[in-house]
Amino acid sequence: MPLQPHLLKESFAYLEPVADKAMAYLYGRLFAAKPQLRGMFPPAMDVQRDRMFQALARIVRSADSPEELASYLAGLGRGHRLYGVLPEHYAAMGEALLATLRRFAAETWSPEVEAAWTAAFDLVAKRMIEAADAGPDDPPAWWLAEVIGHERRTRDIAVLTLRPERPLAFRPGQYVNVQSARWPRVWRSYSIANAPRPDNTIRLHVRALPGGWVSTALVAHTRVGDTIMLGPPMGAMGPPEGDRAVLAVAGGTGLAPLKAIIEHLADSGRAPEILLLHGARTAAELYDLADLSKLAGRCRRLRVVPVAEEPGYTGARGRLPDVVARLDRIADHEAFVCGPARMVDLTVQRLRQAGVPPSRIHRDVVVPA
Ligand SMILES: NC(=O)C1=CN([C@@H]2O[C@H](COP(=O)(O)OP(=O)(O)OC[C@H]3O[C@@H](n4cnc5c(N)ncnc54)[C@H](O)[C@@H]3O)[C@@H](O)[C@H]2O)C=CC1
Repeated sequence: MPLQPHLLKESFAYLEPVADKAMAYLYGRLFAAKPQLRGMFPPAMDVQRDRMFQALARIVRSADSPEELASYLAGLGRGHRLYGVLPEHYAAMGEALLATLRRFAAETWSPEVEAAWTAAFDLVAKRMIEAADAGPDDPPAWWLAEVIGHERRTRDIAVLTLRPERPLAFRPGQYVNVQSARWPRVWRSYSIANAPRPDNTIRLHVRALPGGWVSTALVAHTRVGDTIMLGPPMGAMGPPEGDRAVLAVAGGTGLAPLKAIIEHLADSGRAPEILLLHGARTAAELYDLADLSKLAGRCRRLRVVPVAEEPGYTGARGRLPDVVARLDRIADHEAFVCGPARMVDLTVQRLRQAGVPPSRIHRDVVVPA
């Protein structure tokens, strides 16, 4: 049976205003039916509920775009190897999902809608199971990595250098899921902040967030010599193909994937003109200026402009979207934007107003895992 995008969208819309409640119900049903699955999840389920909802929303949104859906599900399926998900677990999740939809979309529920969701879930499960069925050439489900560098750049921001035990192939711009030994089964996504290196090491830029389990563990409680776990590289953002000038707009630790892309361009020997704006609240939070100026020394076509909001700051002052709005002649650029969600949204709006077409604006879309 082909997917019925309009039925899926219409019924899923009933869950949107009560997303957290609906996902709490879904996991409640799942664990009531299969208590043994509870051990696969972290003790606190708030992030998991949000990720589940975002994944469902993404699937429903892509239901009328088969190619996009297939590529998203393949990534999601491979990513789930990290958590030890087995084909037999999908049926229980399917039942919990159907029970949740039946309850929260009761107003619009009908045998037709039920059939549409049953068929959709079967397809999702089939695609994810196929993708997780590792062939001999597939990358491993996870890597152990030794922390070989830990630089505390500010009170809250650290730059970690990791040496994975096995080669970890990735494209500049991708991210990995990370688990610290301090919090088993809690995974958080971090962009890789460098282009692939001959010695296979990778760098992460981490800001400790208030209440952030993994981020605080990585910034404040991780030392050189510790071991952490990494999932497979994910994400579709990557270096530009052509030779258009590049505008990279990075907010805070959103610098990481953009730096990886810029390093790659610099190393390729065919770097286009690159303008990198790195924004922070205060000048003291511009945690990577020394490294960025080394990179600019290596790549003459790179210009780095630090931006800070702080009153009295003598460089480019203000919020990043406002600074972008003041740039001249950027309509021809290939633009990359990464940072806090609101900053990214506003910057994308400014870029559109400056004439940059949507196809040339690249923003990171982190796949929930
Ligand atoms: N691959 C990805 O998608 C990555 C995403 N990130 C995200 O980047 C963010 C970095 O956060 P922080 O370092 O705490 O950044 P921050 O709060 O220090 O802000 C960085 C910059 O964004 C601007 N900004 C912040 N909020 C704004 C708003 N509401 N309107 C306009 N401009 C605003 C600030 O002026 C500053 O220039 C996190 O949300 C993180 O999840 C970080 C790394 C990778």
